[in-house]
Amino acid sequence: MAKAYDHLFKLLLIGDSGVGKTCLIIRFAEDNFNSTYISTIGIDFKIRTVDIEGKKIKLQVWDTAGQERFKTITTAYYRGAMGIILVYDITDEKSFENIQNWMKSIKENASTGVERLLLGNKCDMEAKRKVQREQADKLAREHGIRFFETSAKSSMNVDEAFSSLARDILLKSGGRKSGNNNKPPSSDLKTSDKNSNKCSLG
Ligand SMILES: Nc1nc2c(ncn2[C@@H]2O[C@H](COP(=O)(O)OP(=O)(O)OP(=O)(O)O)[C@@H](O)[C@H]2O)c(=O)[nH]1
Repeated sequence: MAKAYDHLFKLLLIGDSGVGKTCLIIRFAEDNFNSTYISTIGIDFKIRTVDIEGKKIKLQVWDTAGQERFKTITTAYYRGAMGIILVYDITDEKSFENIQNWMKSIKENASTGVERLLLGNKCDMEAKRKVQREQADKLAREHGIRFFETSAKSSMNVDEAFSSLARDILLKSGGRKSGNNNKPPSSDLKTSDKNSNKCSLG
């Protein structure tokens, strides 16, 4: 029997507790949103298959608990991930400052060459914004990774973000000639900027 997909990619979401990791995964996998906050215990995953460049990509998306007390459990999952999504909350400055620590955690626990993506979530809450898009843009550029502002609530940029990470992993697994493939091409950066702008206005 033919396989229902061409590739299986394992993705992992990390970031402070309450930034919206579970909600982003639920929006992506089930197109749903719930404003009741139930903190993740340990780790969980959801699946969605997407079409990218004519290939069926099955995404197994792992949700980690942001709370410090689960760190030993959650970091054990970093190694198997092909892509890691770092999430902060645009209304919570501390969650953005902590991105540096989450980056460090990736360095210490994930496979070298893992694709990374930065997301500033809850961009529907413009009135409560504490982190400017430019700050995050700068951080993403410093690390050579893509950046989107998202809203699990309004679904702004959620599909775009997951698809962009899956596309990067697909391109990488297809074997590029250059080893320096974690820098976003400038045309893609423009796309991210455009999407983020939309979000800020929305
Ligand atoms: N306005 C708004 N609220 C959101 C958004 N995403 C998540 N929330 C709310 O933020 C709270 C926390 O969301 P979760 O997805 O549970 O956060 P988490 O990062 O998984 O938290 P931990 O499991 O503790 O690590 C919930 O009350 C959500 O409803 C969003 O895009 N916009």
